[in-house]
Amino acid sequence: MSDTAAVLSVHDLACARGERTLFTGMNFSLGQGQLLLVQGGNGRGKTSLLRLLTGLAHPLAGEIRWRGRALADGRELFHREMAYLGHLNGIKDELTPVENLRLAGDLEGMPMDQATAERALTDIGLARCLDLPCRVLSFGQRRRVALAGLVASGSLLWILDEPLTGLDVHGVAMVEGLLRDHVGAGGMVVMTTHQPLALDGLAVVPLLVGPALTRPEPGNQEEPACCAS
Ligand SMILES: Nc1ncnc2c1ncn2[C@@H]1O[C@H](COP(=O)(O)OP(=O)(O)OP(=O)(O)O)[C@@H](O)[C@H]1O
Repeated sequence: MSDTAAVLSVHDLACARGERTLFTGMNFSLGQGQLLLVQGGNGRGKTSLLRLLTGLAHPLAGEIRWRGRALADGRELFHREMAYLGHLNGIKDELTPVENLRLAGDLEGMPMDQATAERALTDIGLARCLDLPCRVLSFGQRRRVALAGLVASGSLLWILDEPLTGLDVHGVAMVEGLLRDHVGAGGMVVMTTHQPLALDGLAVVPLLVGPALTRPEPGNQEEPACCAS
């Protein structure tokens, strides 16, 4: 299924961190069944953009709209339909994977029973870790717990910051499968990754983040941000 009517749209967005303006004049829109692939070198502002889209940070200028409504005015609806996986996995060390998923469900107002949580974790390759505290899991296993939570959330929009970090080849293939299933079923994804990902067949919208948005300078786009003018 693919319905490309804009659900998420960004209008003349500008972002600053500290004293530095990372980008200005950013515009894009995303509809159901589409994946926005945010690209750019280290320090260009990809994570900063994702934080703006989640509402965790505020833009220097411009507006983000969800279903035609400014994010600032419709935060509640947006948060019900969006799930974010950042650099930190957002899981609680002292709880087991099952407890983590169930707690997240409770916090989102969508309680999850034990069997559903166990199934989600088993599907993602964690059958042998269900009852261990997350603090003893490896980095990649913790990442899988967070991914299971994302899938179980049932959110329309997934915002993923480097979701492949720490995953082995099977984990990468698994994420590719999750993206295919989600986007193929009309879901939406905004994601960054420095690792190659097989996304053929999916409606991918590329977005290059950086000063090139406002000052096209061929050859300068992939320099490290700390060296950029
Ligand atoms: N809290 C902060 N205060 C000041 N500057 C910050 C802050 N957080 C990030 N920055 C700066 O903002 C710039 C963009 O950071 P960001 O994490 O968005 O980049 P990125 O494109 O995601 O990079 P990477 O590919 O390395 O993850 C960097 O130069 C970074 O040092």
